[in-house]
Amino acid sequence: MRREQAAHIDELVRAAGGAATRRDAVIQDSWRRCVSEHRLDPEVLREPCILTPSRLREHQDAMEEFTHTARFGVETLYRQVAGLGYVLLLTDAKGITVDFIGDPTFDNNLMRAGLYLGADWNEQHAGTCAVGTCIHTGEALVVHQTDHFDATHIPLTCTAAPVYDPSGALAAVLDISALRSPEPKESQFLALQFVRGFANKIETANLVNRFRREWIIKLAASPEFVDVEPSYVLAVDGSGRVLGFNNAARQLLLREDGAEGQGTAARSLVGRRLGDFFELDVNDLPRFSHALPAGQRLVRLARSGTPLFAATLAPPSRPGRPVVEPPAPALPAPLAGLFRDDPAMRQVAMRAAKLVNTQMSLLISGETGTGKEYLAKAIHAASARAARPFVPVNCAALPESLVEGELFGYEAGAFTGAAARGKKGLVLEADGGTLFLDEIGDMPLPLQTRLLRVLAEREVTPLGRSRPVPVNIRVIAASHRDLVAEVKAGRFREDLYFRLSGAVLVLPPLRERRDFDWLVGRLIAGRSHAGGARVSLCEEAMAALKAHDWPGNIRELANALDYACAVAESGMIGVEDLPDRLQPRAPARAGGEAALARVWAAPPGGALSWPADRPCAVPGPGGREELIAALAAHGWNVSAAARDLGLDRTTVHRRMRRFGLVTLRQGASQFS
Ligand SMILES: Nc1ncnc2c1ncn2[C@@H]1O[C@H](COP(=O)(O)OP(=O)(O)OP(=O)(O)O)[C@@H](O)[C@H]1O
Repeated sequence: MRREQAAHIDELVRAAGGAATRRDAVIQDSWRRCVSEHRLDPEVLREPCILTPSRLREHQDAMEEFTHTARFGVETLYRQVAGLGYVLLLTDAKGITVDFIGDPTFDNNLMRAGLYLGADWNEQHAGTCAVGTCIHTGEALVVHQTDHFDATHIPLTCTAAPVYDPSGALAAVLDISALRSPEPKESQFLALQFVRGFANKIETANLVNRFRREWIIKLAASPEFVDVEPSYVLAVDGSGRVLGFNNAARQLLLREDGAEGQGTAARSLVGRRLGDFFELDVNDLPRFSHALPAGQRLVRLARSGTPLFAATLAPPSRPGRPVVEPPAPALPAPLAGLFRDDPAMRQVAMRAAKLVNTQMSLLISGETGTGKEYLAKAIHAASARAARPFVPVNCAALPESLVEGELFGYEAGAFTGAAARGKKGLVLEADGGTLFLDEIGDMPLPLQTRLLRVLAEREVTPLGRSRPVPVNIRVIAASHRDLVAEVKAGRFREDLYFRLSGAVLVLPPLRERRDFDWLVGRLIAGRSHAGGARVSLCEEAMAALKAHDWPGNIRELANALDYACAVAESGMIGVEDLPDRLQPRAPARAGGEAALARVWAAPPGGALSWPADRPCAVPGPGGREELIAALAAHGWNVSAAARDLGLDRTTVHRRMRRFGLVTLRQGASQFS
């Protein structure tokens, strides 16, 4: 144990014994709580407590809408303090870090110090600390170096401010922390003002977002500031009842109500009449629009008569009347065009619609061919970035040696073989638009680190260039792999996973979609048969499509329809026009299939075998089930099966080896 830690523990033990200290009262109170209520032993040095990814996700999901609203404020604050060595944490009301921005170069040190996603900063575990003590007191504060209770935390300086929800309950804590800082605590007082200011802004953004269909009243003591930086903000319904407020407005209303300092009384403010607090009626509100000079928008508090200046935002429809909530917000056309009556797709589209214009990175998961890139394009098309580029990058297809230059660009002559004029790189190509990182799970680890830095700092340093270039991109990543499993296996950086998965959209497999008929109709409408005429599908063919499992999902369906349109002799696709693997099996074959099914369950003497525990490494057409079906349908003739699957023979042989499938002539012959 270091000398400073021993001296710190000494001070804690003396304070616990009742000795006077020169600490601020809030710190002394917290030390007392740590010993007498949380039963923390000052002599024990604790490791930071970091939640598992699945528990963290539960906390993040519960905060999703809030984090989304807060994100701009969080990023702006980080940009202002990053150069001074601070990292930024947003925790929920329990002290769990649900959002984090820091310099990934110092990841290990930050993680060791608990300045990391998923870290639990509740005072009960972590002792006196900015987040935990802020949760306890409900006030902004600085916990500087040896103010911390636990001796492991004494190098840190942490400044936190509470963010309240519109009903006055604690919603989150905003914190900036640094691993090193000057010794005087006063060095952090400006940081305190900063964090407090951004916490207020986030609180107001959350209030206005939550009640955007109601009256919003902004108030300030000065007419010059009421439109730009109001101190008090409240939401009121069309009948003049208070719906919510920011924390400053809550304090103001409590003072007017004579209930100041009674924390729980805040809840009883909701539902009270505007006239209880102000010399104001709901019918007066349209008068306070900013069309009138601010100096003429005077409002008095009802009890004290204190003058304030007001600015009101009317609800979107008929000002002054009670607002009827519309049934559900209309989806932007590109998202509405993805589905018809499928509940899972509706949920994905509704969620995506809320996120189109945020900075939050999105992760789209789903089996191969379910339309991940198609969805990413729809999100881009529905966003304010639609006029800027959508740049898709297939991380699995880029050769490892080229990927860095392709993604981040390089200067002329940066390395042997570099293009004479240098290269901009795909990240910068996407500036102002959307970068779509497909198969992100296949990105090599060193590149994951570079990508993480681009996402955290929103700037790129092309190879051979010393200065970073700022970049404004929306990142959407996709993977058909289970990224959480990849993280656990150490193949994918956990912090990158968290940064990419601001929101996760999961696409349903085609076999589960309830709008299958519509999708077939839509795909057919975009195709014509060989003679150029429009095509349709007979009932039997539709039944055959429905009977199929579609491991390759929409891509496989689109390919099957391409084939059918090409071979159909008239404008009507019959069942015989479908690829062989979709043909309903003839009765004689059905017996063969039953026999095959029995063999699958218990391979006879090695005629056919594939270990049940061997994962299907290649999904989609040509995946294990599909391969077996095609081989069986062609009497285990590899060339015919390959033709049917649209693969070459070598690929089929390779996949058979991979799945442990062996054909022996005599084994295959029993199914022909
Ligand atoms: N809603 C849709 N309507 C029409 N076509 C679609 C739809 N969704 C996907 N498709 C088509 O299905 C095919 C596969 O889509 P996409 O490439 O987006 O899938 P993916 O999930 O990204 O595939 P992979 O996992 O292999 O990268 C494409 O040809 C696309 O045009």
